[in-house]
Amino acid sequence: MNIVMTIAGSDSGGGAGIQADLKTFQELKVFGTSVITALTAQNTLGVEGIYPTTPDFVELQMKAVFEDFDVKALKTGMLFSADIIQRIAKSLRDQEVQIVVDPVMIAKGGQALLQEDAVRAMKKELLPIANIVTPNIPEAETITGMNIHTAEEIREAAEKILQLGVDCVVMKGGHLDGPSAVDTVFFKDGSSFKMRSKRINTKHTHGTGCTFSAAITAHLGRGLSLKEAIIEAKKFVQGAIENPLNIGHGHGPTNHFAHRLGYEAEVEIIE
Ligand SMILES: Nc1ncnc2c1ncn2[C@@H]1O[C@H](COP(=O)(O)OP(=O)(O)O)[C@@H](O)[C@H]1O
Ligand SMILES: Cc1ncc(COP(=O)(O)O)c(N)n1
Repeated sequence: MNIVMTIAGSDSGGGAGIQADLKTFQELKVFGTSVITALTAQNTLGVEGIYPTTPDFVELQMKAVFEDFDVKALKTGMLFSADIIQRIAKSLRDQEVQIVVDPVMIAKGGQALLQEDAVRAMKKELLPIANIVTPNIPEAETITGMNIHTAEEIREAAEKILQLGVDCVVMKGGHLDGPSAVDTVFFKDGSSFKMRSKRINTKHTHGTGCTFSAAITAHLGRGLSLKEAIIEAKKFVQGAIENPLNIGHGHGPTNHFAHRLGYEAEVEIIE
């Protein structure tokens, strides 16, 4: 059994964070372990409160899992503070594990899930040891200090992020306009490719980023290459968005069961 880990915040509403990650891991047939950085009181309408864990307790959770399990790949999501990020980076120093960083900053309802001074720690401590980072456009703007609107600006921002030491940047296009949802993937060797899928006109996109990065992690844990894992993850999240559950009164969760029911989403790869 391939074992993976999520280091993230809990979403009591079940659509994002640790809960979305573990559901994705289960659907993709890997064994999921979890390290919780913060509890959120949250539903599809927004975040009502945040109760962070201490850096010591984050470290202890990681130690407990690493002592007992051979974790092949892990993802990080909501990390909340610079102190927690520093402790995670320290705990990962001696581990042989593939690392996916989803640089979660702001919930869809507008609440901050990462303190402002933590972005520096993410750039300095975490991205240099990561294999893949998956920013949406606003996150890429915060990391690089750029305004990003055009394809050329997406490429420039990705190059800046690659310079921080990560092997691969997935610039997610969920926040752009147009009939397609296009994510562009850049590698440190200079190669890149685009993944294009139909943009679904829906408000039910709570947890799309969490689900996407968890699916990449699951596929890395199963032994796929970075590129294959990213493409398979895009198909998984597309299927989960195309088959909404229509639950909750706000931005509802995506549907992880679509994959179990054999739904095959279409994703075009443009080299
Ligand atoms: N309305 C949509 N239709 C199809 N794909 C989408 C839609 N919104 C987001 N995606 C896809 O979901 C994934 C997560 O992207 P995004 O929503 O930008 O992340 P985040 O949740 O971090 O803001 C990406 O692969 C993106 O292209
Ligand atoms: C605990 C937690 N983690 C992450 C997100 C971001 O969700 P999204 O994937 O929709 O950007 C969230 N709302 N809550």
